[in-house]
Amino acid sequence: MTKIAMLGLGSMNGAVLSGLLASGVSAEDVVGTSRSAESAQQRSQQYGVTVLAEEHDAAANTTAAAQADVVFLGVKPHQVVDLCAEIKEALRPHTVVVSVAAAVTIAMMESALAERQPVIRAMPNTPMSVGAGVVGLAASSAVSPQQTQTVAQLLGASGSVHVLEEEQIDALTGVAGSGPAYTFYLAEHMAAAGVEMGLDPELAADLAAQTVYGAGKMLIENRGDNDVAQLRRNVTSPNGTTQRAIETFDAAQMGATIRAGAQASAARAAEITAQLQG
Ligand SMILES: NC(=O)C1=CN([C@@H]2O[C@H](COP(=O)(O)OP(=O)(O)OC[C@H]3O[C@@H](n4cnc5c(N)ncnc54)[C@H](OP(=O)(O)O)[C@@H]3O)[C@@H](O)[C@H]2O)C=CC1
Ligand SMILES: O=C(O)[C@@H]1CCC=N1
Repeated sequence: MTKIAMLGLGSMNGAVLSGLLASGVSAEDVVGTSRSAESAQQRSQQYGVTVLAEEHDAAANTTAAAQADVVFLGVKPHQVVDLCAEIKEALRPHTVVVSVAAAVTIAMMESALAERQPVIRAMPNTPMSVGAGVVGLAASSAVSPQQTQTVAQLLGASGSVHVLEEEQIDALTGVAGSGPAYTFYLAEHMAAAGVEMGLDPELAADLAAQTVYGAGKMLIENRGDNDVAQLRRNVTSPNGTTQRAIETFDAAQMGATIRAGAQASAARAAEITAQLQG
């Protein structure tokens, strides 16, 4: 069985772990770490895995990493290189280091790890936690096809896996890594509109959530026959209610704004990379 370490068990690594456990990975094969003891206890209860807290045990990350075949780094981007340096000596040569951090390049990680340590730069999204995620992977030259397949298989149980050139990861971040937030933002405003029109807040939130879920399900299930624009047109009766809504969105240039937002996310990733490179 593949032994897994999750170093930094917050929103993103937590979502990855939920997916791994749901896909049949045994909790006994996973050790997590967090900074604070409080968070370690909470996450341990939540997932049923051992979680070591750096606050209580300075060797938490190295202990977890030493036992692992795959190490997921789930700390903030500015912490990743230091974490690589911290675990460098504990890693075995075959252990694959998988970072989920935005903006941290393979080269940055390699600079703090042993020569030829296999490194994968991943960009998942939080719907991994419900088995409906997206993850992009870019592998260093030290990663064997078998190791890429192992990581892709681990993550593939929680979403669709796309092996890309590293140069494409920022674009994937702009569309899919940050993407769930755009959809939640849409749902927030749909629900708020319902409340403004007199609906009970709970009902409005349910209507927005179920509508986003149903539309997403149609996008996945009907995409072969209809492109997205056709699915939209199917809702839009000539001179009906939806047409008026879409005209309102177009007048506010919402399409261009959404594209600008996704591009701003990708540009921010590149900006953080430049900042980290000093
Ligand atoms: N959130 C998202 O949707 C996505 C996030 N990412 C990437 O995931 C990474 C983590 O983000 P996110 O999960 O949102 O952040 P969180 O703040 O939710 O999680 C960070 C985790 O790191 C832990 N931590 C901090 N310092 C250490 C340390 N020295 N050793 C071990 N653990 C430590 C924290 O512990 P404690 O709780 O005790 O402070 C916490 O569990 C980022 O690099 C981000 O770019 C990528 C794709 C999507
Ligand atoms: O907002 C962020 O920086 C992270 C990366 C992608 C999603 N969340």
